[in-house]
Amino acid sequence: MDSSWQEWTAADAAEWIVAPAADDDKYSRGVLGVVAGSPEYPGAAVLAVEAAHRAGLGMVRYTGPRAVRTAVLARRPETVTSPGRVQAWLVGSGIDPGRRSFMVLGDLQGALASRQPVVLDAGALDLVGTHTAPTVITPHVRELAALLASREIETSVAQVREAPAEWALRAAGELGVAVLLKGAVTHICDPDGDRYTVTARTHWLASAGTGDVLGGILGALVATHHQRLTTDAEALSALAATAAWVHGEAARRATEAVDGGPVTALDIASAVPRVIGALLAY
Ligand SMILES: NC(=O)C1=CN([C@@H]2O[C@H](COP(=O)(O)OP(=O)(O)OC[C@H]3O[C@@H](n4cnc5c(N)ncnc54)[C@H](O)[C@@H]3O)[C@@H](O)[C@H]2O)[C@@H](O)CC1
Ligand SMILES: Nc1ncnc2c1ncn2[C@@H]1O[C@H](COP(=O)(O)OP(=O)(O)O)[C@@H](O)[C@H]1O
Repeated sequence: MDSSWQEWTAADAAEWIVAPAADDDKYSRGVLGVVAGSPEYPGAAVLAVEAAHRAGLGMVRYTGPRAVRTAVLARRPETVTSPGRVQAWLVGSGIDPGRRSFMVLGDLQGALASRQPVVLDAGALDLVGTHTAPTVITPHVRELAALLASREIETSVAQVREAPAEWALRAAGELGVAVLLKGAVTHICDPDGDRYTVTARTHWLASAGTGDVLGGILGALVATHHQRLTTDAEALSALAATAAWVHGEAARRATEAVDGGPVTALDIASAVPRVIGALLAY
């Protein structure tokens, strides 16, 4: 396997975007289960669910506290909140690992036990390794440093910030999962040796909630490729790189629309459909 890192391009991303066909229905297109948000961070669930819908999938099933559910439905009434089958999970965004209730922990463990592919974010990162389903983790540098330290791998935030490529690889190797390490340059790698970078097109991305939007985009892509992932778990890293590319391009378009001015997480989510459209026409 090539030992260097490959910068993901529009052409690469275009290969992982699918449009619905005449014989599709909402279930065949992919159902994403989302366990996210908390009384502390309700907005993260809203942002992740919003982004998942914007990235194009069959259905989002949301599980979370009543108040968060209400906020999610106020923004996206398309979301289904009754339990049922899903083909992929996004779990952990907007959850504080130190304040998880038994009910939330049960929801997270139920998702992980379902053997469907999982995007593990924020407050569920500590659960990596407790299940065998194809998994991609989406930490930023502080989260990755904390996760590795919790597994008795000696490191620090400064060290991960200094050498993100090395620590992303180390995490993929030690934890046995695909890793998407967020930053101005996002590093994506997996235990099979795939190594991709996505360089952000705008630093306006560095604002609260943009990571939750990325999680939603990635969750949607994983759900729409659920069939392929049953036989090709390696596809997770390509899907993660595609999500980061779509996210970065949406941010670029969002800032361009305001003459280079600031963008918010919701602005980025709103720009996602045009990015998907452009990739389909690529
Ligand atoms: N609208 C929302 O609901 C949002 C929810 N978020 C959620 O918030 C949770 C925590 O994510 P973070 O990325 O903040 O976790 P971090 O691990 O970066 O930070 C954890 C805590 O450390 C403190 N901290 C770290 N660096 C700091 C600095 N330079 N200045 C001041 N305080 C600092 C903050 O108090 C923060 O709560 C996640 O569950 C995430 O999904 C964030 O995504 C932001 C938006
Ligand atoms: N300086 C930067 N320039 C460009 N993009 C950045 C920069 N810092 C962070 N990002 C991107 O912004 C997003 C922030 O995600 P995250 O740290 O999870 O924030 P939050 O938890 O607030 O959602 C990631 O996609 C990351 O790659």
